[in-house]
Amino acid sequence: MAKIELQDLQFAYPGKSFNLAVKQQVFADPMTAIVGQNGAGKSTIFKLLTGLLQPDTGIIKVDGHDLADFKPVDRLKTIGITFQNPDDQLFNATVKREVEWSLSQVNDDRDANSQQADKVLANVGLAEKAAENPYDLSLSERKLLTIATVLAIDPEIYLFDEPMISLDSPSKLMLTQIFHELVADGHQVITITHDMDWVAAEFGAVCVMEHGRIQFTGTPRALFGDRGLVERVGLLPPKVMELTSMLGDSRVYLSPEDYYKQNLGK
Ligand SMILES: Nc1ncnc2c1ncn2[C@@H]1O[C@H](COP(=O)(O)OP(=O)(O)OP(=O)(O)O)[C@@H](O)[C@H]1O
Repeated sequence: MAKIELQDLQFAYPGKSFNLAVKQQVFADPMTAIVGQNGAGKSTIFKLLTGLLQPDTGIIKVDGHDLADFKPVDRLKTIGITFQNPDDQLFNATVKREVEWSLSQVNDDRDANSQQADKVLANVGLAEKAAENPYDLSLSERKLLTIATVLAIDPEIYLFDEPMISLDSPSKLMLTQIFHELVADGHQVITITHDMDWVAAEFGAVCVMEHGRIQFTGTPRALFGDRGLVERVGLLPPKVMELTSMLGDSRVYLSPEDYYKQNLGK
């Protein structure tokens, strides 16, 4: 699995007081969630990782190599991103062309790209929509299409900015399944999300951002065990913990299944 390392990273938007500063950070878990309140700097980190923004100082390394030295095509094959709003990403006349366009950025072979597009659209349940205009799809389907454009390239590292927002329930389950398949294939998945139940149930690591700083990196169990931090950075614990703490149980539970295991499944 590829390893991302941030060193002495600093970035400010011109004329804005927001300032991102990350002294040292390694993304080493196959599935990491980045969480924190609105404006904490989560999307800014993603834009730096994909080269949409350049750091003012500092260095981003992938497997020890400075990302600034990567050719654009190698960068696309190394780190792929889906944005929060699919409408920021889609512009082709048909669903299939959208995926083929993405592939054409890294591969000139049209036949291979066409076959790969068909395969990936089938994987996300959009095969029957291949000839439609992306803007005739539902928001959930448009979101899946943006994910398909990245799955098609199959980069080493996947960045997802709020992938669950506007997905319907079956699509959410499908995406979680896709994440696990990516991880099983040796990819790294880093996801921005506000959904703490999902973080607790599915992710191996979580980074908490506040005011442009990474304040915590560790397991979801360690995070939700630190009630002071969770409260200070404005996160909600998993719903199961809201219930158990009302019942006077202060232990950490990541999911109803975790509660069952700790209390009833012995
Ligand atoms: N293009 C931009 N120009 C100027 N300021 C920006 C720009 N994009 C973001 N900001 C500001 O930078 C800060 C961090 O924004 P960022 O989008 O990284 O936060 P975030 O944690 O992803 O928030 P959210 O959860 O709302 O997406 C915010 O104060 C935001 O207003």
